[in-house]
Amino acid sequence: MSAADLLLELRGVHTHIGAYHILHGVDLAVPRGQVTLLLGRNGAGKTTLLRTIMGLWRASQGSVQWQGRDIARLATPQIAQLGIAYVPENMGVFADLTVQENLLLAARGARNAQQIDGARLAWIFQLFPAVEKFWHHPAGKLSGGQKQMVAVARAIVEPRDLLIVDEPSKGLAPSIINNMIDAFAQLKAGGVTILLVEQNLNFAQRLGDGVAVMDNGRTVHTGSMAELAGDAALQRSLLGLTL
Ligand SMILES: Nc1ncnc2c1ncn2[C@@H]1O[C@H](COP(=O)(O)OP(=O)(O)OP(=O)(O)O)[C@@H](O)[C@H]1O
Repeated sequence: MSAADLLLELRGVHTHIGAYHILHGVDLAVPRGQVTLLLGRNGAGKTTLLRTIMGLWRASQGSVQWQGRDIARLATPQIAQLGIAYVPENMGVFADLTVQENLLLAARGARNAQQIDGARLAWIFQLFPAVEKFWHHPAGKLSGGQKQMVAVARAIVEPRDLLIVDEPSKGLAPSIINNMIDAFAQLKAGGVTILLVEQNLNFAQRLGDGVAVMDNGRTVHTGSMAELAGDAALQRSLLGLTL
């Protein structure tokens, strides 16, 4: 794959949190237009890697390239402005604000719902009907799955090139997981590149094009999701479990 096809590329990334050396030289390639899955056991360093990409932790060594440009020293707002949206594991939804207000916060320059791009909002409502249904409700009253939808909707209220989501399926009922998978598939069809951290291998298998597996702060395997899904021994050795 040529460098032009890679939206994001990490090489040899190390991250320290205080005195702790957490990432020990991570390599990751995120090809344009694909869904890349980041897998690995608890504590492997997946969330730390996402936070490092977003500049919330600083890489102490290595490069983070966005379309060929090193962004490892940029501040988080500048990184977001490049067209990268990040949904953290706790979703960051403001409980006291309505769903509408949560989305408005992320819509650049819009002071009221009428100023959000109408076609985009209609598309978001179609992807996530709960967002429309609870538009005027405080987000804190929503279920975990509905909050997750609000969090992803907020991340895409402006056009984005890359959507990064930490554990989108965590704690969700199977029916909601299916909605979430449909929504990500539609986002991909709309040209959005997606990087997901997942523990749920079923979810990962249904969406992933490429996969990177982390362990102990390193990338220990990269390849296609199809290859990993078809190889129970590889799953066991990398993840300690099977699909
Ligand atoms: N703020 C912090 N201070 C110290 N150590 C931390 C901090 N955040 C994470 N760590 C450590 O870094 C390692 C990687 O954590 P991280 O959350 O990145 O893993 P993960 O793969 O996302 O795990 P999980 O699936 O459990 O969320 C763990 O050993 C964790 O204890």
